[in-house]
Amino acid sequence: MQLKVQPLNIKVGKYKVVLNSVDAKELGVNEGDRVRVRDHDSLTAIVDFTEDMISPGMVGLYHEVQEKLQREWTETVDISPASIPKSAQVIKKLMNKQKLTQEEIYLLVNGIVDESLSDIELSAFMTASYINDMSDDETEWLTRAMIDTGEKIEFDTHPVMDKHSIGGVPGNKISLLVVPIVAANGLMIPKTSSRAITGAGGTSDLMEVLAPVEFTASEVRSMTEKVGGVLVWGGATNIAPADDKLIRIEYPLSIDPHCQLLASIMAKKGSVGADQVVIDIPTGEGTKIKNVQEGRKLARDLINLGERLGMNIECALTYGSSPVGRTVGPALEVREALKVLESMEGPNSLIEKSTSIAGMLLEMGGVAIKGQGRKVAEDTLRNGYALNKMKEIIDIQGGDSNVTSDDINAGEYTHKLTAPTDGYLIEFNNKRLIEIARLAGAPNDKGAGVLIHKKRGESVKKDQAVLTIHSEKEYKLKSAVKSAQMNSPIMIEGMLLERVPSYKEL
Ligand SMILES: O=P(O)(O)OC[C@H]1O[C@H](OP(=O)(O)O)[C@H](O)[C@@H]1O
Ligand SMILES: Nc1ccnc(=O)[nH]1
Repeated sequence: MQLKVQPLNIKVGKYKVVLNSVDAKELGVNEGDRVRVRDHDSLTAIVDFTEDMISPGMVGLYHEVQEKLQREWTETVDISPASIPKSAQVIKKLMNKQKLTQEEIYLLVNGIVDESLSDIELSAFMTASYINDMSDDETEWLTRAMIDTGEKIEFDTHPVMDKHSIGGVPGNKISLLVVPIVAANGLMIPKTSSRAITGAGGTSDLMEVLAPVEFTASEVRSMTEKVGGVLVWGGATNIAPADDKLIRIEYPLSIDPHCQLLASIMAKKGSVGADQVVIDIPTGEGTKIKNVQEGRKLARDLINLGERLGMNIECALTYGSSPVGRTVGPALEVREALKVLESMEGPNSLIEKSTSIAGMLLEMGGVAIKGQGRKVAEDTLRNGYALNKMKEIIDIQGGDSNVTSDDINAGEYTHKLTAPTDGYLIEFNNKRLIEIARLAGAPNDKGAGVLIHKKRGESVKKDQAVLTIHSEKEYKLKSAVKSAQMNSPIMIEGMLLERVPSYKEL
């Protein structure tokens, strides 16, 4: 069917076209089906429907389609129904609990990278992975396919160190300390991170407060060779490009299926040619890993996958039931991390965790003797070498290296949550804290987040502030406060947990 083109100059991140429902009916396609769009060139696009935005006889071409076809809008294009791609059929297989072959997994990952799968199909892939985990072989193929469909960095010198957290604990800003500590000791650490997945600020969201985080793979390589370390967003590079497209689906579902987590982390590490990697596994109530047994199992899976890919992995099971440090949300977390770099002033949980993990890397990289890594890491913080290295990293990434913790401003709209009674703080619900920070605007509004005055086990007096919510926008603060009041993240010892009414009252 020949249809007149109406350009829609909107980027939707996919090949998509809009049809009037009359033409769609005539073509026999429904919303989410695919059509072949033929001009001088041709491509397969996903169909959106409309009753009134596009008139009968016309087809709306979103930016990506126009760009691929490189056409002028006065012309017509030929539209015909197309079958679903093989990659979508692979997702069906996974949904049906059937094992996938290596070839099928490569087909699927290619489909993710070239944008031929719809968000509905990607979300089915994510849900199927959540319910039916992949085998070790399938997970290895998924990881390899994610590495092979992107650019790889090969450094001339080794070892290449790396660090990653599986996430899940609020306030986990430790990469901002670990990377400069490791680099200040002469090791290379090209750290790529994702943005927030289940949290209120991933390392890339945090680093972006200080400097740009979007670089090409060759820039990552040359910056690392110059200063020893970087803190960049994996999604901006062409390193494992499938990863960020999947994280985009995970974020609204707030899930991180086991096989996806393994592949997402290990593909990023494999693509930068890491030799020695420490993976932080926050463990405990309200995290991705409920208990130590589960944590050990995940650690074995990560170590095993690392071995298959030629990387030496060590894992650190870390305490995750309570936030790391006293801040959640980009600007607040950066301020806290910079303060530790500047003066070693800051919460124990943050300093201990950062120096322990940096220490493991220093030992694995051969610059600290066994058992001394943590001490060397602490010295690197104390003598200011880590701060200087962080300034070099900020500078090479194009930020202002004169920045100090006092320059970092949290959102100006604030609300204090106070203790309803005297007692000890016994409950800090990680998930509720993240939800409140997200409602306040984190991670996109850098100043949004939660400042924690009192942590688990600390005593509080009635009406004393326990948390301060920060937001950049008044209306976002309001919705965060409303949510916190309806379902408080705070529980004080002795408080009534819940009143369950009798049938008479229902
Ligand atoms: O949002 P949730 O799921 O908590 O965690 C995601 C964060 O965990 C990892 O941290 P790092 O890059 O190793 O510091 C990721 O890269 C990302 O920054
Ligand atoms: N799934 C993931 C968890 C944590 N970090 C990642 O990069 N990916």
